[in-house]
Amino acid sequence: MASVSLRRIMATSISNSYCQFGLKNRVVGVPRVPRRSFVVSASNFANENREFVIVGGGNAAGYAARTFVEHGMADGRLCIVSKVAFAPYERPALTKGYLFPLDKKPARLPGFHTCVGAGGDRQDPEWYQKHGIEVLYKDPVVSFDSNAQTVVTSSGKRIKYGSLIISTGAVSSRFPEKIGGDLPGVHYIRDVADADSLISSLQNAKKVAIIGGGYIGMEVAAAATGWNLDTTIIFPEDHIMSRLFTPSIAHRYEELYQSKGVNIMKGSLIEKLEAGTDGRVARVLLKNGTVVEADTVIVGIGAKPAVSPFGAVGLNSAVGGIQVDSLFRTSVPGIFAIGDVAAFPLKIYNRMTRVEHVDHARKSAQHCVKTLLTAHTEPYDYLPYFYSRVFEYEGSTRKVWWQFYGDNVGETVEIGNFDPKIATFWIDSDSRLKGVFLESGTSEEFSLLPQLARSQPIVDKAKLKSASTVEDALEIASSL
Ligand SMILES: Cc1cc2nc3c(=O)[nH]c(=O)nc-3n(C[C@H](O)[C@H](O)[C@H](O)COP(=O)(O)OP(=O)(O)OC[C@H]3O[C@@H](n4cnc5c(N)ncnc54)[C@H](O)[C@@H]3O)c2cc1C
Ligand SMILES: NC(=O)c1ccc[n+]([C@@H]2O[C@H](COP(=O)([O-])OP(=O)(O)OC[C@H]3O[C@@H](n4cnc5c(N)ncnc54)[C@H](O)[C@@H]3O)[C@@H](O)[C@H]2O)c1
Ligand SMILES: O=C1O[C@H]([C@@H](O)CO)C(O)=C1O
Repeated sequence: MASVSLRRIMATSISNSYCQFGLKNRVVGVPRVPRRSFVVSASNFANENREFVIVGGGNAAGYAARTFVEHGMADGRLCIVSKVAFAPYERPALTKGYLFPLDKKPARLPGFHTCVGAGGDRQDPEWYQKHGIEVLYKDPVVSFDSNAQTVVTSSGKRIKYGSLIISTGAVSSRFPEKIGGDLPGVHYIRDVADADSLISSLQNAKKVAIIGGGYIGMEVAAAATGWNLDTTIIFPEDHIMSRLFTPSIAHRYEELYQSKGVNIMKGSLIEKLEAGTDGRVARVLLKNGTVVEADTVIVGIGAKPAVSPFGAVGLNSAVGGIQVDSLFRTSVPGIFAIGDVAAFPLKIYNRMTRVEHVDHARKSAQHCVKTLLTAHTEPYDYLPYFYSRVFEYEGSTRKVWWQFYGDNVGETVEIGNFDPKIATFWIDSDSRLKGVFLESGTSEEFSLLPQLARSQPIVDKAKLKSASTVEDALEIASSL
């Protein structure tokens, strides 16, 4: 008897609250919830209704929330289901300002909540409250039913959504336990808890080994020099940052790292991480028999899209992640995916891709929410943009910052001697400029890069090569 009347209450509440907006990209006839959502408290029938649910409270979620607010559609309608204890923050800070030595004013929350990285408001937990956005902290989604339009959280909350945005990001790739991947003193770095754990190791560290020569490897190795630690970076390729840098660019950075005291071990594969008598990691054994002593190991060997428990909405087998169209719609109406987890059409180069960088996390979130809330149907037309900054800590003798826009395909022309500038242009077989990299540019020079990579001018290689300075080269490329 009790459950029948509850069912009736639910049905009435839902039909009275159907969305009135009739917007293009939303599921029609989904429950709209009054400002403070109701809860039907019978244990086996405890759906809570939310009009919009974002799963994952990371970088993209922060920008999505801001876009909901900008459209006046957050208050009482939006719920963010987050695995972590913090409001969304700018993840790039974790391997930059967060790792400054403790006496050099390291970045800490609430300093870098989104959207400060793109010049927006600092959205601390009070910001979400003020805008009527519910954030469920430390309560990850553990299961999902697309027919019933529900997600269930680890605490047992069953939330029925109108529209669902999956922004679960990625997780660090790990070494298996059997080769020592979980030993105390072995660190992966994806979130604040990881960074705090690393800092507690760095405080007592003497010898640090960093495995992986990509973004994390380069940024953490630079940070370790700020802590004056004996630092070795180990990677399998024949140069650092091999997925983007040319051998020549890499050579300049490798020399800089070596000048700061970093040992570089290239072409090296890991056999195992071994513990000392205290059970903490003590050494890294390489497949070629070399032993690297280390009391702290940081592993940066890539990331994997966090698709679970949403695999059923459709994955992309080539690039991984959840497949979406140019409006971030998955194959299931009313379900969207953004940020690192989304496999989307990269219109400019006519291919599917996933991008694990913050600029895309921000832009995909904004584009998706705008599409969801308005009649906007312009396809996402993303221009890949990657950057890094290292040796930024106070007292560093050489701060380094680079940006890259476009596609690193074709032949390259390099101008400059890294003293401090260098520019590299990627030019395809039709003489089109496809990608451009700049180290130590001014903000005006950096602002030319997206224009060049977007417009893909036909380049006179001989003329470009004749440029005597980076400034000249950028001027020549921009005048084409
Ligand atoms: C250390 C580090 C430094 C970086 N630095 C740069 C940089 O300098 N420049 C750059 O361009 N990019 C950088 N990146 C990449 C950039 O941070 C990511 O591209 C960006 O964070 C992606 O945003 P996202 O929201 O898709 O994922 P995330 O920011 O990872 O957020 C996803 C969130 O979802 C949560 N989650 C996962 N599963 C669930 C679930 N089932 N239920 C609830 N919550 C869940 C996760 O815990 C996480 O909080 C860096 C990444 C890392 C790890
Ligand atoms: N500035 C930035 O954009 C920035 C900074 C930090 C992190 N991130 C993001 O964080 C994520 C993780 O970064 P990352 O540096 O770990 O990934 P990455 O892909 O940049 O680099 C991975 C490195 O690990 C090496 N590697 C892979 N498998 C290995 C193995 N089994 N043993 C030894 N080495 C191996 C690769 O060869 C490469 O050198 C990525 O999504 C990245 O985009 C970005
Ligand atoms: O995009 C970024 O955001 C953070 C920081 O600017 C936030 O304060 C950071 O270090 C970036 O590279």
